Amino acid sequence: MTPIMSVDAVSFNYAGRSILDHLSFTLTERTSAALIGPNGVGKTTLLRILAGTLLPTSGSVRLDGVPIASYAAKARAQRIAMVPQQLDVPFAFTVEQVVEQGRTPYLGRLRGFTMTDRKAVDRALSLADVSGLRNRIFNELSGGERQRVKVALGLAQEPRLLLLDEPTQNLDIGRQVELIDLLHQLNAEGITVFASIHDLHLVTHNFSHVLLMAPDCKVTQGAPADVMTPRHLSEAFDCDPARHPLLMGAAR
Ligand SMILES: Nc1ncnc2c1ncn2[C@@H]1O[C@H](COP(=O)(O)OP(=O)(O)OP(=O)(O)O)[C@@H](O)[C@H]1O
Repeated sequence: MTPIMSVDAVSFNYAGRSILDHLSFTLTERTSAALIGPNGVGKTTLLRILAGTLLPTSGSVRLDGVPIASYAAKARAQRIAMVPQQLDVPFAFTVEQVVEQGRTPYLGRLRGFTMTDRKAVDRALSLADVSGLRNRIFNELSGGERQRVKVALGLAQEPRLLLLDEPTQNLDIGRQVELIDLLHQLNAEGITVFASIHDLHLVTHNFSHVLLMAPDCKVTQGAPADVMTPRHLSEAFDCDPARHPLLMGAAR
């Protein structure tokens, strides 16, 4: 069980408001971990810190034992991809053009778009099952279609660690299952996954590790059966277990 990312005593404040307080955990190579918690608790903030686009107030984040702050932006983006909740595409780009942006970390003054990049884009489109949409205008797609294109964009970076911010939003149940299958497939191909998920029913059997963020910087983490208990969930989400079928049917 090799750790790919180690988070050690990370704290973060927005204008003095504490979001993370001495949070520590590791992500194990080739596994999928889930990040759950109520709206506004800090899930996106944590993902951005892991992606290296936001600096923690204190503590350290290491990728393969090396502080992520010491990677150059391109080197970091060749290793870590972040699939955001929302992707704003200002022009009438096609799906293919959007996904090609994922190759940016590999391009340079002396290195144009090559066959390797073309193959990576084709593979990403295929894995996310959006090859059939490649010539469609991204901004004209449905929410669920856009969701899959965003995943393809992340995969085009050929990362070792894929961070996903609510990847199942807008997906119908069939597409949710497909996305979960894709995450398992990525694990088998050597990619580590860390995803924030609001659909708690998807978490129990599909993720090996769960981080539950609750208000006041309280974090419970471990195996799904130990974390996803009615007590932990009802406290974190401020919801009476008797009022929600998912909480009644939680692990214990
Ligand atoms: N740039 C910012 N400046 C100040 N406060 C911010 C900033 N970005 C986010 N916040 C606040 O920090 C808190 C955590 O936000 P974050 O987006 O990380 O939550 P989240 O758990 O991802 O929420 P959701 O489930 O609704 O997507 C929220 O209260 C949010 O309003």
